[in-house]
Amino acid sequence: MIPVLTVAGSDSSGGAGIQADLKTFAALGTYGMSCICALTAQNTKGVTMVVNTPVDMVKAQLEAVFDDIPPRAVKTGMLSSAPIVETVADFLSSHGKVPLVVDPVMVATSGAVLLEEEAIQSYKEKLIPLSTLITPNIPEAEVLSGLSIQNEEDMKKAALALMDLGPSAVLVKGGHSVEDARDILYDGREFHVFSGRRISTENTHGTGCTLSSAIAASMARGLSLTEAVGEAKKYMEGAIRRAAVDSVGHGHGPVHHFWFYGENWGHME
Ligand SMILES: Nc1ncnc2c1ncn2[C@@H]1O[C@H](COP(=O)(O)OP(=O)(O)OP(=O)(O)O)[C@@H](O)[C@H]1O
Ligand SMILES: Cc1ncc(CO)c(N)n1
Repeated sequence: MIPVLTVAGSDSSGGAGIQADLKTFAALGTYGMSCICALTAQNTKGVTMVVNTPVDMVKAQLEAVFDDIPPRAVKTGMLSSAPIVETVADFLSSHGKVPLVVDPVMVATSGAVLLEEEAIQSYKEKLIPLSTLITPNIPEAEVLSGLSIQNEEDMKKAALALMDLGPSAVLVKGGHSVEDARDILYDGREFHVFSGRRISTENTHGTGCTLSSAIAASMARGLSLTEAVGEAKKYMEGAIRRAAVDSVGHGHGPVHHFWFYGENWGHME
């Protein structure tokens, strides 16, 4: 088995957060584990309540996992508060070098705020410098870099600026762009553009969580960073395409997870 860990928040409706991450890990043939940093009462229409996990419990979950089943890759999602970001960063910095994908989740697709303002500084100072890859969407890249992003050139400038925070690579996701869903990867040496046709659908709940989990799972399986992003983008596209024609809920429906059999996509039914 190939163990992979998500450190993130729970989404009661199962479309984003820990639940999306575990579905993605399973679909990509890895063994998913979780450290739950916050509980959200949430559905496709919005978030009605958030409770943060006590930091001692965050640490205890990480210790329990690493003590028994060291993950081959870790991803972080909703970390909610500065003390949680710092607890996770302190723990990971003292537990060797494992590929770390940091998805700096700030706001849900529905518009709910998922990160306290003070935590942004903790991301910049403590967690991002440890990361193999950060995966901000356009608004997150703007907040972290302080730059305004209007087009692909701006996405590249923001990616370079974010490299100054110390990650090994940056993926600026284009899901929020008005153009095609093109994601820009800067791998520390050069840019790679991952193009995707924009799929016309409101059902994009969980896209960011799914993409970062798919990258972590692919890296755990031994793919290089650029290969992992390519595979994740392919998985993502299938998951959104299916969600466009097969949805649940009354708001932004969740992406639809697939099983991956080598080159063939199969629908889970
Ligand atoms: N309508 C769409 N059609 C095709 N690809 C999309 C669409 N929306 C998002 N994507 C892709 O999904 C991935 C996630 O991107 P996005 O920018 O939406 O992340 P996010 O905002 O962090 O997600 P979330 O809404 O879950 O927080 C990217 O690869 C992006 O290009
Ligand atoms: C728990 C959780 N994590 C991440 C997101 C981002 O979409 C969400 N909506 N909920």
